[in-house]
Amino acid sequence: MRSEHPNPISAKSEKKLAVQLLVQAAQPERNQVLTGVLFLLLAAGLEALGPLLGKAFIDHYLLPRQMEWGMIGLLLLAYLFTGWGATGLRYLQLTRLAGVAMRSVRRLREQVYQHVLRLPMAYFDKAMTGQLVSRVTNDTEAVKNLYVQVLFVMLDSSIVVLGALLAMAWLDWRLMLIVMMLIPTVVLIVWFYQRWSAPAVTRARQLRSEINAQVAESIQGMATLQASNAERRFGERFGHTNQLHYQARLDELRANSWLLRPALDLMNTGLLVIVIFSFSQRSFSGIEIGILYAFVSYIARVVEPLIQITLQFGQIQQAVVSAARVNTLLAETLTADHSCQAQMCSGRVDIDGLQFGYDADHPVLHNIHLHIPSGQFFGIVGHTGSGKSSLMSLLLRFYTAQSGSIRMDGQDIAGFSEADFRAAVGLVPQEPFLLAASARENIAMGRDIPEAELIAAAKAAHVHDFILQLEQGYDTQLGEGGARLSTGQKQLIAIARALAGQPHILFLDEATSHIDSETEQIVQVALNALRGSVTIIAIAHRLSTIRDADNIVVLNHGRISEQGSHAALMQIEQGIYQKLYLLQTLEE
Ligand SMILES: Nc1ncnc2c1ncn2[C@@H]1O[C@H](COP(=O)(O)OP(=O)(O)OP(=O)(O)O)[C@@H](O)[C@H]1O
Repeated sequence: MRSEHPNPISAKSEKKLAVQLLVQAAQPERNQVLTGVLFLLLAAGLEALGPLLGKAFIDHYLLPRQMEWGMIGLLLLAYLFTGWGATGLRYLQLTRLAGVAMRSVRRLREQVYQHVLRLPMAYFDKAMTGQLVSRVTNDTEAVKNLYVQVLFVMLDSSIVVLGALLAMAWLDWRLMLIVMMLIPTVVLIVWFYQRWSAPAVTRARQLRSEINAQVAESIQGMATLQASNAERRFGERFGHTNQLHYQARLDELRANSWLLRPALDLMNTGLLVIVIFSFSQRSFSGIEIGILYAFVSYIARVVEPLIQITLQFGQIQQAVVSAARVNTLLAETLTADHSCQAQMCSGRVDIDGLQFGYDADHPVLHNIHLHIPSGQFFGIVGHTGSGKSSLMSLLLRFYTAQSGSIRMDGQDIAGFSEADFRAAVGLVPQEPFLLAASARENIAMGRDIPEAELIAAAKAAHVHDFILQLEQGYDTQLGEGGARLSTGQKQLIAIARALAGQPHILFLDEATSHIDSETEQIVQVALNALRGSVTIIAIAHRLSTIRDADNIVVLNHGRISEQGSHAALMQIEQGIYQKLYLLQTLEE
């Protein structure tokens, strides 16, 4: 299993990487960020004006009972417009910054997905699918939270607190210092709250993943689940997890309502008492009632942002970890895209002195020499674990051999660009991989293939008539994983897909092992028709598939032990091929 952090990253560099990631992703929209922050500053400034206007009204008009209605009206209007102005600016700021966050995450997610698509196959030997999916979805989402929290909540709250403190300092710096006591008190209260609620929060999160996993598992294994009459047991297990999740969420809420809110109320009241007490002291006798009003208003405005700032710290830590994971994934070396000029035009394959092991100390292929003229049909057979798939993976450039060479049309396979190489080879895997899309899309696989060529490929794979019988022909949706088709039909679509790219070399990796004899014969006819124009290299457990091959290569413990036509191999007394063939004939 691949560990989460192959090279443990220190907390400091984790933060640095996370910030780098954020800055890079938002870089194309620097102006939007600056405009958003400017709107935020203006909105906070306007909000800070409100209590000052209230103070002016109390001090100049209410207390001296000088009801100058014109001026009072103006003050009221100013109060209303500063409020509206702040709301309008906040809306503009939100659309700017939220837009930046959403688009940055969209870019980041695309970048991560594109990166995963171009990782070498060797990476996927060790990577866990679930973890990779999580990198592309959950972790990038967590990075978005980092934006939302850093850019919005933290910045917004800090500016509001700063604005209020400045306004208070301007009114009376001594009272402002008293209010400053709020900061450590709120931090302390929130810290206690988080310590108390953290286990419930973690539990709720784990249980949510557990719920997701249970749903995914049941859907994947629905046939087995229903066949073993396990609906009730699965239902009960799900109900239990769901109940635990509900409990954890309740505990989280309890911590909020029993600790956080009462403690903050207590602190607010205490602070008011201190302010009012100070107000009644001689040294503060110069303070006007208006200042007291303004202070009380500011205190109310400062507490909530302070809570928000402190609450974010815990969340930011998680988002930073996610960002670091995304970074680690993005740092994985991609399959080298050789910017080479080599072109394949016939499909000849020459393998010389090939030696390969997934781990260099344990070779699974030894000194392979093989020469496949273009347009020929080669079969590869051998016992389980003899190295057939490994050889094919090397031919497909999924891995690189430790020594020896593979040449196609006389050129080293490393000499083709990725696009040219993939266009020149086609693969029909053992398990046909079908998209939840139409038959047409499944054959084209995103390539720009003219209709006539697509249909020609379907005809060559003997699947055209079957597709026409579907209710919407080529536009019929095949369901998830091609659920509407039989394995044989899926395999024929996979063959059509490989042929639609007009490959020079076609690889078949046990493409006939799961299909019935009738469909196998169709595949054989299709392959025979390709002879001479396409080089075919087919691994087959079912020997009837490759019986007619020009040459059959028998692998044994990673070495070529026999080679020749079916007839020639059958002549080798006690040969591996002969034994395998006779065994299969007996079984049938
Ligand atoms: N991804 C991998 N990582 C490490 N070792 C592997 C990997 N794939 C295969 N091997 C090992 O390489 C050896 C050859 O395996 P390979 O899959 O090439 O055999 P095969 O002939 O295709 O077998 P089968 O007929 O069962 O598919 C085996 O010992 C196997 O355990």
